This record gives sequence, structure tokens and C-alpha cells, in this order.
Amino acid sequence: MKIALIQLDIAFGNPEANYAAAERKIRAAAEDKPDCLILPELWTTGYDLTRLGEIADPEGRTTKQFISALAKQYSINIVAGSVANRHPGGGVTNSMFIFNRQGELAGEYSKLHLFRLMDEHLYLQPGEAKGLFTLDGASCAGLICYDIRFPEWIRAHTVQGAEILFISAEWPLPRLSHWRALLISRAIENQCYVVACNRAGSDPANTFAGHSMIIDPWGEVVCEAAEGEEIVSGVIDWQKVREVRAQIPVFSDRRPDLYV
Ligand SMILES: O=C(O)CCC(=O)C(=O)O
Repeated sequence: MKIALIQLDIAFGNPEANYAAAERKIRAAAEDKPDCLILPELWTTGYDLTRLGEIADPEGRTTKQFISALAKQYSINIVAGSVANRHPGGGVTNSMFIFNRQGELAGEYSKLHLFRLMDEHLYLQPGEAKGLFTLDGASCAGLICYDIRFPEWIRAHTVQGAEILFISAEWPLPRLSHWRALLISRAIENQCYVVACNRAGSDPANTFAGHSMIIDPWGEVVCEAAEGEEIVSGVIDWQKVREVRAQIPVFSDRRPDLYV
């Protein structure tokens, strides 16, 4: 499976500009015929949280139509990063939508752990469900940014079979070393692929780290972007998950009865 990570800069609070930029990048990435594309977190609005009432996507409708059409046109799976998703009841979640090659919604996940340091808890509602889905027969999970600091949440997905973790983020540059260490640790401890797409550029409060990357189940980096806008791609062989899990049987050696 060839995966392209679209490391975008994001226009602050400007969905129109961001849809146009994402469309250009998705079409450019599709030329290379990947099996799957991934976008960063909150790619339609950035962290313009105080204006979410105006700019969040009602029920994710615009994003779903936009991504579904591109997935179908190019016959590519698209993990559509996340967007601010306004619910009919009034709340807004930070939601990832996943589309398969047929342009059908294959999964959906709303960020469970809200990041207080960036005031998310003041403007967003947390998700309440796991992000498991299947793409081209592979068992996958979708997670968002701060979620990678919660190994027990990631484990809850891998014990249910996830072999590829798709992570969308807006991870700031001052904690780049955490980003790399946490992602590599999640791959090693769960013996799975980690596909992590961060944003590039700055907003009024933060500069972001880029360094989108794919890590294999042994913890080796398959590909890694630099800080700026970039499309980086890598090939994964999910047979390797089974090989690593057979070599060091972490999942059978767990003692979950003693972990609480
Ligand atoms: O955990 C961190 O250091 C960054 C998290 C973050 O930026 C986010 O969840 O949006």
C-alpha cells in the first residue's frame, strides 16, 4: 500500500482558501497513484476556534462531498484529516472522515482528548467512540494529535486488531522532539504502522512542526517530511505487522488483569 501524506499550510479561518489548496494538493498527489492519502488536523479552518460558530462545517457535509468526489474520481482511499464538524444540536467536534476508493464513508472519528494548552476544551466537544475502520482489507484506526500522548487509548484500538494508525495533527514546532518520540514509541509498543500527517506553517499563536512521517512496526522511519509544505510518500507492507508480532509476542504476553 502506497500512502501519500499531504503536509499542508493552512489559511487561518478561511475554509474557501483551504478547500482550494487541498484540492490542488490532492490532485497533484493523485498523479503518483498512491493507494491512500492523508491530510492534517483541522485543515479547513486551522485553530480559529473563536469563530467556529461561523466557519465549522455543518455535519461535515461540505467536506464529505468534496472528499468523496475526489476519492471516487481517482479511486484512492482518503483519510481526510479532521475538520470542525458542527452538529445539529449545536456542539462542534474535531472530526476525521475516512473515504474509500468508491467514495463511500468508511469511518469517522472525533478527537477524544481535547488539548487544553490550545483551549480546545473551551470550544469543542470531545468524541466518545473509537476510530476503527477498514481500508483495502487492512484494519486501521484514526486518531488526532494530542491522542498520541495516551498510549492506553491507542492500545484499545490495537487490541481490537488495528494494524495501521492514521494520525492527523497540528503539532507545534517547540515539541517536535515529543512528536517524533511519541510516534515511534506508539509504533514499537503496538507493533504496527504509524502514518502521521502534521501541518506546516504558522497561525497567530503557533508555528507548526511538519515532519509528517510513516513508521514501520519495528520503529523504523519509512519516510519523513521536513518542516515546510510537502507531499511525502512511503510504501507499507502490512504483512510486516504479523512478522514483528510473531517475533516478539507482546500481545499474548500482556497482563491486562494487573493493569488497573
Ligand atoms: O500534545 C501536544 O504537545 C500537542 C497537541 C496538539 O497540538 C493538539 O492536540 O492539537
